Amino acid sequence: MKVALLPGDGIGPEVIREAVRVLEALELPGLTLFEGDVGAAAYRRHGHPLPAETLEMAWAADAILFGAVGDPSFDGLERALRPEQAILGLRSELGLFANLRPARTFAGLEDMSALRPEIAARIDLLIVRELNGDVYFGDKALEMLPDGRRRGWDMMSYAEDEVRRIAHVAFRAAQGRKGRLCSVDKANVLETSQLWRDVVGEVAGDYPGVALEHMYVDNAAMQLVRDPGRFDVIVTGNLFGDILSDQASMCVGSIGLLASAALGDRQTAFGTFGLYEPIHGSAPDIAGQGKANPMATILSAAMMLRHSFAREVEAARIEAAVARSLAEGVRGGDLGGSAGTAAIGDAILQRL
Ligand SMILES: NC(=O)C1=CN([C@@H]2O[C@H](COP(=O)(O)OP(=O)(O)OC[C@H]3O[C@@H](n4cnc5c(N)ncnc54)[C@H](O)[C@@H]3O)[C@@H](O)[C@H]2O)C=CC1
Ligand SMILES: CC(C)CC(=O)C(=O)O
Ligand SMILES: [Mg+2]
Repeated sequence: MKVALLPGDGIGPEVIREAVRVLEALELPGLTLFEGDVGAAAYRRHGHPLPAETLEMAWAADAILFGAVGDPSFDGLERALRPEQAILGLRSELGLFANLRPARTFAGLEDMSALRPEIAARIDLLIVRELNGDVYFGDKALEMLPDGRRRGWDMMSYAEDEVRRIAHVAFRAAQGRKGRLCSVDKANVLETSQLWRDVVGEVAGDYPGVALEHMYVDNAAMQLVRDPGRFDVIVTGNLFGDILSDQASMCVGSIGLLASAALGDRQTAFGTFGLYEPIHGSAPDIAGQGKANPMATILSAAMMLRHSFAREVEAARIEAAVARSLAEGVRGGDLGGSAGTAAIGDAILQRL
């Protein structure tokens, strides 16, 4: 069970450190951790945000635990060399097309939601975000028009097979939950979304037990704060899923709480190969201050144990320890408290 740790930038190394403490405390036989460079940290040392040796390490691993990449001082670099290209490159090179982003109410935390507590109390949803396509991976350019104006453009597209495979992931997820799937798109304006809607509708024929609804993304953004409890599984494209998952995090209480798994088709001797990361970024505004909430990363490690190593018991132990910490009042700055990154890690370790 080989895990490549890719801490990256900003708060990435701080939150990964706490997740590693939790993993080590479980004393799983055969679990080996090794570390590589990504993002701005890799650019500084190797001249590239995703060096060949890091990619090799990723391929050799059974799972990847990823912190975050991004550093504002590198925002002026040509796009191919920016830190964010590391995570985009890993997702596409490793064929990790299915991003699972669960959002669930934590008991005792309802008052920290940006919503009214009685609305926040009912959240139990899963965003299934397509991760290898959409406008993130299309051709793009900044160019000068003949009349001297600058123009930027990005190509949004999905091929039907890309939609079909993520739709199957989402329908299967809904089968294992409450049997409701909401496909989110912008088919009233975008051809990409019209194809998305048509293909998801076709795939629905294979899952008669799942109730499918289609929703435009602007309405979905509204419904997510009006009544997040109405959703079971949401399936959507790369861009909409990115945005809606940050929004869902504040329905629960903080972006420091939401974990994710990026999965593809590859199976290892232990389970499905995957990359696990918090949904947040490198948070430069609090980096290096010991203020980051590591819970999202620790919960991502739990997802790793479940999906990549078939260790359901240990995954559930981690999740219960996080839930108990929150129920007993452990709060980082993101939740209006004063517990630092290491103190939150300590609290979870004590309850493991
Ligand atoms: N997967 C990745 O590696 C991602 C990288 N990024 C990159 O991260 C950098 C910063 O991006 P932002 O838009 O500021 O998003 P962000 O998610 O890093 O931060 C947004 C806000 O949430 C707070 N926050 C985030 N995680 C937190 C945690 N664990 N505990 C407490 N507070 C937390 C931050 O302090 C900040 O105020 C950029 O370079 C961006 O491109 C952004 C999202 C994902
Ligand atoms: C930094 C981006 C490449 C992606 C992002 O915001 C995310 O995956 O949540
Ligand atoms: Mg994001």
